[in-house]
Amino acid sequence: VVGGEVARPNSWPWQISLQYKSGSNFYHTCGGTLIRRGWVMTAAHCVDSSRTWRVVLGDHNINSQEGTEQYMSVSRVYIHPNWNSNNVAGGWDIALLRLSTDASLNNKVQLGALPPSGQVLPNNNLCYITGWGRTQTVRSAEAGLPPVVDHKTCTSYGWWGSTVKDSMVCGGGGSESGCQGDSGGPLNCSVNGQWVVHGVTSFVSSSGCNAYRKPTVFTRVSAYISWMNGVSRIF
Ligand SMILES: CC(C)[C@H](NC(=O)C(F)(F)F)C(=O)N[C@@H](C)C(=O)Nc1ccc(C(F)(F)F)cc1
Repeated sequence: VVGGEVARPNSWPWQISLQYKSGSNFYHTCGGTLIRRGWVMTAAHCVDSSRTWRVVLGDHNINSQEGTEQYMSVSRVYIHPNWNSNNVAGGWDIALLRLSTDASLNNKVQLGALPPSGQVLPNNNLCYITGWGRTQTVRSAEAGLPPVVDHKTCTSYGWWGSTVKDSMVCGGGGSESGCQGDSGGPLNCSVNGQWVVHGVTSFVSSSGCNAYRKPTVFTRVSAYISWMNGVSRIF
């Protein structure tokens, strides 16, 4: 996250770190959201390569053992069937990960709430992007306050234009933005006093994370509720 600040530890207890194995170590590559004890929602672009994955729950500093972490292996990856890895602008940038065992919920590991199918938030709705992605230099659990940028603005000339589809949400612009490594993580929006995960961090401008009039683009979760129900048959 660019322009954010270090989050109070585990204040976003559904935020997970998706890590891939290389040699004998695991490396953070994306964020994600714990949405059921056995299910994580992330971006398709995070998992469209065949690697050995693990999901870390209850983390704050991903470079140290704090004793609050749960390390979960992934038994199956469900990438949206329409996802095209050559065309992030096409949308469908969403995937579900089935965990091999159910997470234990506690005050540092909680489920993220999903929106009702089809819900679109108003312009400037209060939202936070969270993740361990780049902050231009160091990496830490960050939260930035990118207000929702409404579709009419986000798809206008000089902004993202037709690159942004109806199945996407724009947030930020100016100082706050997601950045590489935040992919797949949640856009946490305050709706009637509850945090609801309305977005999955998908893309930023290739000319920089907080590029002018190129707010961070998220997969709109409310457009994929029925797909997620179909995959897991438990939502
Ligand atoms: C999509 C991921 C590879 C990567 N995502 C992120 O960094 C994320 F954290 F914002 F999710 C990204 O946006 N990387 C930049 C460097 C990028 O490639 N952006 C990009 C934006 C739009 C398009 C377009 F419009 F052509 F589809 C292509 C690439």
